[in-house]
Amino acid sequence: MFVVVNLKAYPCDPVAVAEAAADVADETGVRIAVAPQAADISRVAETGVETWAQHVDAVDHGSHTGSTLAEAAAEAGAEGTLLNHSEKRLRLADIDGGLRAAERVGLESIVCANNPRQIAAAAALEPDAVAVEPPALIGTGTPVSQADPEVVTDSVEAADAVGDVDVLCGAGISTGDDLEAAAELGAEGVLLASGVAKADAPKAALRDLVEPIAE
Ligand SMILES: O=C[C@H](O)COP(=O)(O)O
Repeated sequence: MFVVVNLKAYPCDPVAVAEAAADVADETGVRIAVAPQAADISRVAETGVETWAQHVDAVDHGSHTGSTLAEAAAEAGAEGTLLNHSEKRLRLADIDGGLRAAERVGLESIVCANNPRQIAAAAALEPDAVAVEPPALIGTGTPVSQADPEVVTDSVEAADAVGDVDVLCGAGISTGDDLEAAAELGAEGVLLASGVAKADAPKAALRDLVEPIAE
């Protein structure tokens, strides 16, 4: 299982969360990545944690003020990028362009989508993985794996019908039970934010989350 902790724009200390994630990953053997704000990628990567961008733009070097260039994210230490998160929704051409930019610089990619139909469309663009996240459950603490298990199983089925792409799920995930339920539904990972970024003790939250799959 792959655990991706998206820090969004939460007022947490990205380095403290990254150090906690690096420690828990080392202790348990579970693959954990942290996706901070773009400006924090390099200092998060310096902790040794696997670091992801929250987004990269469908641009090359050139006159693209305000964009997030894939090359810059990779040079800062990102190993992957999210795309089309429901809070950073993209047009189809921009998802495809962002994926090609990620490929250009060797970034792994996860394309986010709301439901199984969108997962099938996202999988057709050949990302490394897709993540189904029903927006209504995001930030609620009500885990998708418990609240709407069919959306996970149907997304796994929809992605499998398109090609060889990993399926993660997110929204409301915070505990080991939530992660175990996601795995039982066929997800190969989880995408979460508030359960760790807003936790008083991120390391304890991560330890609890990965406990069921710790080596
Ligand atoms: O990127 C993470 C997802 O939006 C889920 O957020 P959440 O764990 O706060 O529900």
